Amino acid sequence: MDKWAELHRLRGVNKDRHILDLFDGSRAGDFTVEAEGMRLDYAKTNIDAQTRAALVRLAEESGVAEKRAAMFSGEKINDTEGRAVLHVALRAGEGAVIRVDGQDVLPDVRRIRAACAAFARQVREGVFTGQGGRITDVVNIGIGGSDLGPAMAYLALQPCADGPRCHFVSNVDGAHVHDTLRGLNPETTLVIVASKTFTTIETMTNADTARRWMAEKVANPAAQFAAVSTAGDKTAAYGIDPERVFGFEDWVGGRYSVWGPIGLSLMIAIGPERFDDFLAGGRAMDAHFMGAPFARNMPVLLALVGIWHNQICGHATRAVLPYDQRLARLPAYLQQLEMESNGKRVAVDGSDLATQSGPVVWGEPGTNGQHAFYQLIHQGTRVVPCEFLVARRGHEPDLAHQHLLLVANCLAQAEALLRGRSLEEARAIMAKKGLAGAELERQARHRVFPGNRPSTVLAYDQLTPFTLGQIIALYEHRVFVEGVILGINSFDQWGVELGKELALALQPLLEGKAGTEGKDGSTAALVGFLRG
Ligand SMILES: O=P(O)(O)OC[C@H]1O[C@H](O)[C@H](O)[C@@H](O)[C@@H]1O
Repeated sequence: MDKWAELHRLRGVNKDRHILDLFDGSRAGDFTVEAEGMRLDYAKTNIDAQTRAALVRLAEESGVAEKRAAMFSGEKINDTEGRAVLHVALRAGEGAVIRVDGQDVLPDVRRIRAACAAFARQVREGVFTGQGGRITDVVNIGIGGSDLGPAMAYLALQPCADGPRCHFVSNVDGAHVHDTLRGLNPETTLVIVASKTFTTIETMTNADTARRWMAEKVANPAAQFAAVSTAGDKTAAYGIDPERVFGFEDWVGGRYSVWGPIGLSLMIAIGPERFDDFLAGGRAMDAHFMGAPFARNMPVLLALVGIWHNQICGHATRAVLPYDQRLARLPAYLQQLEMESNGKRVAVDGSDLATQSGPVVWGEPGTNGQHAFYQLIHQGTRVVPCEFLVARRGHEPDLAHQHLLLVANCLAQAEALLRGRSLEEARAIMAKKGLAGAELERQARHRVFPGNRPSTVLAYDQLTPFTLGQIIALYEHRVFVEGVILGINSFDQWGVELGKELALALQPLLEGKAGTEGKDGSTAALVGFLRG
């Protein structure tokens, strides 16, 4: 039988009921799951015990447990590229053994982590210096997974960022590198070129620009460059001293790579000990993911809630709304993690996907979003499932009253989405304002909130390195589970290739070195307009 059939049936039967009516005495507890101090509340969704059971069955029938075991044991589950998927190895604990092609990969992981930690300490303690003295600034040049992870985490962990300042340059737009370097002193800046492949044109172009910038002031610019890559031959050809090259293996996907050497800038900023706490948070989530039964398993449940909303209810987008300003880059990070992983129309076996692919993910921190796009979330015609994140405590004890306001706003938004405001309530408000008759009716309709809109809340004590590790690993595993259920390979990204090829081919046209024959009329005309 079609594994989706029961869920579609349940959706049909329960479509019009109100989520609020599902609340009996025990729902809040029953639809909340905890893992190491982190709490996921999915009670404000239209999922009841029967639907949850059907969703759990879907995960079981899709082989989530088997695929999970295969991933953690180093099998080559990325089968369009013939690679294992082992970002979990980057945070594995002492004593763990994970084999790829019969070889334990962890000794190398530990060795490189120790090398990164030693270098990070040298930079932080002023043992490694620039040609003008102690390193004051670190510029990480990378894009996609070689940028978003460390950039997001650096902002998230500002309260413990006591090393040199970090900056992140990604865009090939010269404005990015120009505006970043403008305020920096080349004699005290360390540049980290972060690229898994060391061929990405944006990164290599920006690295060249940074090298020229440094060469203007510094006798030996290469001495202030480090590299993070899987391609040791290419980093050597680029002239970076192997002592400052930190390698990793191709079984770490770019968007899963912040746990290893790609996190070097973060490690320099917060120190290796706190970086270890970050890894420990990820490891704690791994243990939970491996051990908890599906019905109490946070990543599995988050994935199932996502499947329910997207593939079953047809809500094509999901808003990620951190009530935590330092998670401002989390939505962008998750856009890569989720959309590059699960935005695919072909199943593992090459057939067309039987359902929609993963959702469009977007968002901004609260409360800012409330004053911008929440209008659509509350009163638009489309339902946008919302994912709130919020901490019990901030890092500014003297501003606790602001944190309280933040939390109140977060809970209020989830409550407003759930409850809404009925036409009767809106009429009463208008009547109080002195309106009557047709005008009261007209004005009241604008003030109705349909409610019955689903949301989840991920709550934690405080945004620490450990918590951030938990959050990222939670989302990684969520994406994994969704991918298994959808039947796709979450670990390749062929969809980014065509644009790269065409961009290369368009360069000579823009330089006027080649004609636009063979191009469609629109592209040819735009080349004509944009040619310098
Ligand atoms: O780290 P790199 O090899 O430079 O790759 C950087 C990024 O670009 C690619 O095009 C992929 O879409 C991303 O998954 C990757 O993270």
